[in-house]
Parts: sequence; C-alpha cells; structure tokens
Amino acid sequence: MQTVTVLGATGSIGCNTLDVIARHPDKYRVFAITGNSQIEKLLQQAKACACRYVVIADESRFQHAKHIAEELNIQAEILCGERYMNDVASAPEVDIVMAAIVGAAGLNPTLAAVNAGKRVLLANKESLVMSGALFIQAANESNAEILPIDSEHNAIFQCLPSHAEYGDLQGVGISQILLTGSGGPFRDRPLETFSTISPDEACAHPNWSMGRKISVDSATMMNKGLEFIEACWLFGAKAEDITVVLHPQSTIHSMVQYVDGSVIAQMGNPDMRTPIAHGLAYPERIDAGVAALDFSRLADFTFSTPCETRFPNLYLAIEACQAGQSRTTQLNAANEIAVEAFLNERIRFDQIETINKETLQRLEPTEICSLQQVLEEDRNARDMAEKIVREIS
Ligand SMILES: NC(=O)C1=CN([C@@H]2O[C@H](COP(=O)(O)OP(=O)(O)OC[C@H]3O[C@@H](n4cnc5c(N)ncnc54)[C@H](OP(=O)(O)O)[C@@H]3O)[C@@H](O)[C@H]2O)C=CC1
Ligand SMILES: CC(=O)[C@@H](O)[C@H](O)COP(=O)(O)O
Ligand SMILES: [Mn+2]
Repeated sequence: MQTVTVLGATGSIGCNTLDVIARHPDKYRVFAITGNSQIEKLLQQAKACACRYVVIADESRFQHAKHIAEELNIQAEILCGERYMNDVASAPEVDIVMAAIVGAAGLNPTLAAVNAGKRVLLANKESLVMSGALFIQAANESNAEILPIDSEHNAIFQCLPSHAEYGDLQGVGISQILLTGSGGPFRDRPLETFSTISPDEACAHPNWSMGRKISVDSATMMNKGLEFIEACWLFGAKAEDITVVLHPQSTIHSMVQYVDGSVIAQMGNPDMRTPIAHGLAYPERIDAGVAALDFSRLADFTFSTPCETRFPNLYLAIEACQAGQSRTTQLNAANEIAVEAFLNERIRFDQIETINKETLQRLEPTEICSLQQVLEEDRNARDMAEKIVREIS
C-alpha cells in the first residue's frame, strides 16, 4: 500500500489524481489533500477519500472550513497555511506526492517533498522553470524520484531508453526531443482579432480540460515555452536538443528521435489520468479509466512549425531558456501577473506578450545560487510586471 499526498487536490490535476487513486483502493491510500479557495469541494473530497489531513492555503477561509468539516462530520484534521502544506508533503508516512498547485505558490511545498526524498509526481511546471538547477540538485541530494506528469514530459520519459544518463542524450543515440503542442484555441484565428479575445474564449482549449491559468498559457503558447524549459531541466537537455512541433490533434503527446532515423512517440486520448496513473504505478501499469485510442476514428494527423508572429510568447521563453536561470524566473513571474490581469479583464489578450517582453527588457539578468535569490527575483519581476500592467491598463 502506497500513501499519497495530493497538493492542489481541488484543481484539474488534483481531481484526476483522486479519480485514479479511487480506482485502486488496494494500492493507494490518501494521507493529505490541500486546496486554496474551493473549500466545500476540498471537504467533500476529504470525506470521499478518508484522508488524515486537509490543508487550506488561504488562512482567511480556515474558520469557514472548520465549520463545514463539522457539518459534514469529517474525521480528518483541518490545518491551514504554507507550513502545514510543507509538512504533509514531507511527512515520513508519505510515499508519493502529487505536486499540482498552480504557479509559483507550488514551489515551496513541492521542494519540501523533494527535500524529503519522496516520489514526486511533478505537474507544477512553474517550480522547475523558477528554480531548475536548485530543484534538480535538491532531488539528487535527497534521492527524490521526480516523475513527469505534464503530458509531453511524461511522453518523452516513456520514449527514452531506461539506461539514459541525465545530461547525456547523445550518449544513448538521441538526436532530438520533439515537443508537441496543439497551438491552442487560436491556431487559425485571424491575427487582427486577437485584441478582442475574451478570457472564456482563451480558456476553451480544443482538446484538454484544464485550469484557467494553464489554458491561457496554451492559447499564447507560453505553455509550450514553459514546457521547453521544463524539458531542459527534467532530461538534462540543451535548447538545441529540443524542437517544438505543432500537432493540433494532441494524439501524439511528444516524441524522441534517434540518430538511426527511428522516432518513438507516445500516443493516447488527451486525458491526464494516463500520465497520472503512469507516475503513480511506475514502472508498473494500472488502469487509468481512459478509453483506448480508436485508430479507425482518428481523422486528421497533422504537423507544422509554430509561427513566431502568432505565438511570440513561445519564442520569448526559448530565448529566456538560452539566457539562463534568472531570465526564466523573471519570465514565469511576469507571465503569472499578465495572465491574471488578462483573466481579470485588466489587459487584452495580445498585451500578455507586452507585459512579458517589457518586464524582461526592464530587468537585468542576475546570478541565482539560492532559493532566497529565486524568491527575490520572482518578487522583483512580479512588481515590475504589475507596474507595467498599471501603465497600460
Ligand atoms: N490541468 C492539466 O491538464 C495540466 C496541468 N499541468 C500543471 O499542473 C498544475 C495545476 O494545473 P491545474 O490542475 O490545471 O490548475 P487548477 O487551477 O485547476 O488547480 C490549481 C490548484 O492549486 C490550488 N491553488 C491555487 N492557488 C494556490 C495557492 N496560492 N496556494 C496553494 N494552493 C493553491 C487550487 O486550489 P483551489 O482550487 O481550492 O483554489 C487548486 O487546487 C499547473 O502548474 C499546470 O501547469 C500540467 C499539465 C497538464
Ligand atoms: C495536458 C497538458 O500536458 C497540457 O500542458 C497540454 O500540453 C496543453 O496543450 P497545448 O499543447 O495546447 O499547450
Ligand atoms: Mn503539457
């Protein structure tokens, strides 16, 4: 029996994780779940999975949560604040931690799990983008097992040879990692209408059902940019080892090309329960509740190169990746502020790029050697991005 903590249980990945776990009561038991604003949903989840602890990030909702827990007769202990999120991510009873908090808020609890040497199912890509070298170093020191949950990285992981050494892709005959992206909802939308895109339109991803922040990132293709950086850290790849390929159907989740001309792809229906089940059970396989791919019903199967004019955020992220850690920390922070400002209708969709680019232009690259420096860089870039939002809105 494996014991699991789910960070970000109320979100899209969190719900899918609890769904897969519930299919295997003989294999997994939930130790703790965490959430932020969706208190009733979180407590209903606690009742259903019979976890020992529930942690609420937002302290202002604690009393309300205790009240509902009493009403629902919930046995779990209700805790509140980041300290307890870190505790349930690192507790000795825990074997596996699903890191599915969205954005920079996920960094500290995810690192707590890494430092405690857990099997970490990494959905929170922002933590690697913010702190890549420190994150990987922490995992090496604690022997934490980082398993990629992001569908592309999970696919790449499945396509790599098991004897691949971190940082030596060429040594096992790999010539390219082919990172696929759908192009989101605006792949074919006339560019001159981008200024009128609404938050709901941006969140309507054609293939995946996801939280609002990552959905907007998919629409700008910043998601693919963050994934480019994430792939570099996860697989010890250099920017020139990775090519982004547009594949609108999201049937192939990514590929690895070898020097002998072979290309190995991982395919499946677009359902995050597949990578989640893979991470939970690795190296075994368990039922994820996902329908088998029906090749007789696959209509199109197409590939192209993403256009820089349509998707400038992707290229901004690749440039930041080449420029080093402080630039990706700054870009991630600016993008979180920009996406939130767009979702709150303070800026237009096409101004997300303006905020991201302008923030990088106004800040200098710095050297990052500690977590404290990561958090300082993140803070500075947020302040700068917020200033620019105020200037243009
Ligand atoms: N959804 C997907 O299919 C995929 C997601 N990912 C990555 O996984 C992560 C989660 O994405 P997704 O599930 O879509 O996001 P959601 O927005 O659906 O869920 C986010 C979760 O984080 C919690 N949360 C939000 N803010 C805070 C905070 N300040 N402190 C603590 N917890 C907080 C939310 O709590 P509450 O809801 O209670 O407010 C919720 O549980 C992201 O990093 C995303 O990039 C990667 C690949 C695919
Ligand atoms: C499901 C998942 O992993 C998302 O990150 C997905 O990749 C989003 O689709 P895009 O390829 O449109 O960004
Ligand atoms: Mn992805």
